Parts: sequence; structure tokens; C-alpha cells
Amino acid sequence: MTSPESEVESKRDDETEAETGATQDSTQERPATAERAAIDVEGLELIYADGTAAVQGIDLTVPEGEFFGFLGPNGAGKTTTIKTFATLLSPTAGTVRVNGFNVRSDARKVRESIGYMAQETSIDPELTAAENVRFACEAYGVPRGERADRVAELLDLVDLADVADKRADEFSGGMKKRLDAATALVHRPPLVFLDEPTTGLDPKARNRLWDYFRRINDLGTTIFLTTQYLEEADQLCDRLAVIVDGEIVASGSPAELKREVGGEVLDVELEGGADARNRAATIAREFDAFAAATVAESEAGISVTAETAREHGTDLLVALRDAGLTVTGFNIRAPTLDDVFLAITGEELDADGDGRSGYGVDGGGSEGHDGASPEVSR
Ligand SMILES: Nc1ncnc2c1ncn2[C@@H]1O[C@H](COP(=O)(O)OP(=O)(O)OP(=O)(O)O)[C@@H](O)[C@H]1O
Repeated sequence: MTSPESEVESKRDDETEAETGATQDSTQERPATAERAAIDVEGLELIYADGTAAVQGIDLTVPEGEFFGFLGPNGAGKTTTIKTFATLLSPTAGTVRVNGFNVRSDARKVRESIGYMAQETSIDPELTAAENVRFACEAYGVPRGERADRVAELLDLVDLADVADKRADEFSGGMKKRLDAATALVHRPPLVFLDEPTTGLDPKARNRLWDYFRRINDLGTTIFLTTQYLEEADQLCDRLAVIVDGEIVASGSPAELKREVGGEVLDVELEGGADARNRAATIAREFDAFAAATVAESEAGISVTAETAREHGTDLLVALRDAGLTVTGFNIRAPTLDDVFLAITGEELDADGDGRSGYGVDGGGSEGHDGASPEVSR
């Protein structure tokens, strides 16, 4: 947990409001809004003092209770956006309301009504798990008589009850993250911001954190998650926005975004290395039956996304063979979020460079969560 007040780092017009400490039951003060949006953003722009336009005109609404994902590559503007929502940065232009409070004029109330888990954990390694949570209770003004119960409840929630009295410096990266997440919840905020919470964790630790995030969302907490991991977004989020170069380029539920890609994906494995892949990609791009197809070279061959991939897939295989290329395997599958990202940006989003964002040829991730229609622009 990072105290929102500790990180002010760009021009802001409400510095004097950077008081520490939140009160209990801040949700009771929340103004009633018709649609009960946890986050409501119009025309948000954030330009850093050096002129970097990190966020360029974002419109966004996150309803209460939603698990919302903000997906994008390094430097896309995710952290800048989340910090603006958490009042750590002041918008250059636009209106941002968080839990009904304006981030400019009601910054303190915003801070009181949110939890914020920054990229860097801010737990004290010299304190035990219980002491860390207790310290956060004090900082957030949890009444003394409630602290012991709150500490026990939160450590239980993140599966750290067994190690409550162990110092945090003995913890693994995943345990530290879970402890950090627990400290962000001591004041029972209705909205929690998670900034790339699983970056650098191994898959097992990542999965445990996912379980925990699902649990707090199931308890009714709205979650705004930033991530570079397509699988994370797919597994957890009701709805997503994809941000590239400070602009939202697509939004919708994972299933809607996948449908928006259009058609299916034909993965073709080829013999012959980069030259063969390159030639095959050219043939696929020029293939008449695949109008408006997206063609990408993969490690083993090419992937072609097209409305008619299933219908005309074998025709392409014949064309490749006629061109002297050797096809060693092929598969037709539903699009994944990787394909969505590729279709939108023309680039793959592979956060670790280890292919972890991929699903393999048969993968599909969760298809669930229907909501508003996606808006995909290029
Ligand atoms: N304090 C700063 N001053 C100037 N430019 C900044 C500052 N912080 C970030 N930027 C720039 O703003 C842009 C958006 O950065 P931001 O950290 O918001 O992206 P991100 O999507 O969170 O990336 P990452 O995944 O690497 O955290 C980038 O070009 C970044 O270099």
C-alpha cells in the first residue's frame, strides 16, 4: 500500500490538501449519482512538466462493483492515469470524478474513499505482517478497538494468517504483494486501484493474487487494475480499455473485444525459418479470400485472423505448398486478447518477452462477461 499523499510528483493545484489519514465510513459521505459510477472521466489529459503528453483525452466510466482492466504496453500511460485518479497527479485538462468526488476540488475525499496499491510495495520489511497491517490501520484512522479484528480479517483474506508474526523481509515477492494489498484495504474502501500488481511474480504467485483480487471484488469492491498481461486482463476483468500512447484505442468485455477482431485465427507452422515465414505472410496478405485479414509472423510460422479463416484456411495451405513452402502443422481457433491487441495496434504485447501473454494454439481464456458493445478504433 502506498499512502496516496506520499507520491505527489507533478504539478498539482491542490497541494495543500495532501493531508494524511482517512476516516472510517467515508462511503457514507459519497454523493448519490444517478448511475453510481465509481470512476467517471471526461477528456482527461495529463502533460508532464517536461512536455510529455502521457494521457491525451481519455473518456471512461467504471460502474460500481466492476472489475475493470486498463491494459497497455510500457509507457502507454497506465500509471499516469491511475495516479491521476488517486489524486497523486493533477489533470492538465478534463474532469475526473472518483466515487462521486472531483479529484481537483475534493481530493481528500477521493483519497479517503480509495485503496491504492502502487507498483512498488511499500510495506516495512522490518515489521511483521500483522504489524504492517496494524500500522496501516493507524495511518487510515481505523478506530483502535477495531484494529485487532481488522488485522486478523485482512491477513486471513490474503492467506497470511499463518505468518502473521513473521517479519515481512522473510516473505517471497508474492507474499509481500499480498500483504501490500491487505494494507490497501484497511479502511474498507469501495474502490481499489491496483497498478500492475503481479509484474515480476511467477505464475503460481500471480494466480494466488488473482484469487485474492477476485475475492475482494466478490465482496463488492470496485477494482481498477492496470496490467501488461493479457491473460491477467482476460481472467479477471469484466471490462477492459486498451491504452496506447496515452489514448484509449479499444474498450469492451474480453469476449466482445475478441468478437470484434472478427472471424477466427488460422495458425500455420512452417519449416524454413524467418525467410519462409516472411514469404508465407506475404502470400497470406495477398490472398484474395482473406480480405481485411490480419497476418502476423509467429515463432513457428504465421497467424492469420480473418472472417473466412475456417472456410478458406485449406486454400491458403494449398497456396503455400504451391509456393514451395512446407507446412508442418495448422490449427484454427477463436481469437485471444493477444489477437485483439495485434489487430488494434499492429504489434504484439508480450510483457516479459517470454511469450507468457500467449495462450498457445488451442487456448481461449475466459469468454464470459457481457456488457456494453465494444468500441474498437484504429
Ligand atoms: N514524471 C514524469 N515526467 C515526464 N514523463 C513521464 C513521467 N512519468 C512518466 N512519464 C512518461 O509518460 C508516459 C506514460 O508513462 P506511464 O508510466 O504512465 O506509462 P505506463 O503505461 O504506466 O508504463 P509502465 O508499464 O512502464 O509503468 C511515458 O512516455 C513516460 O516516459
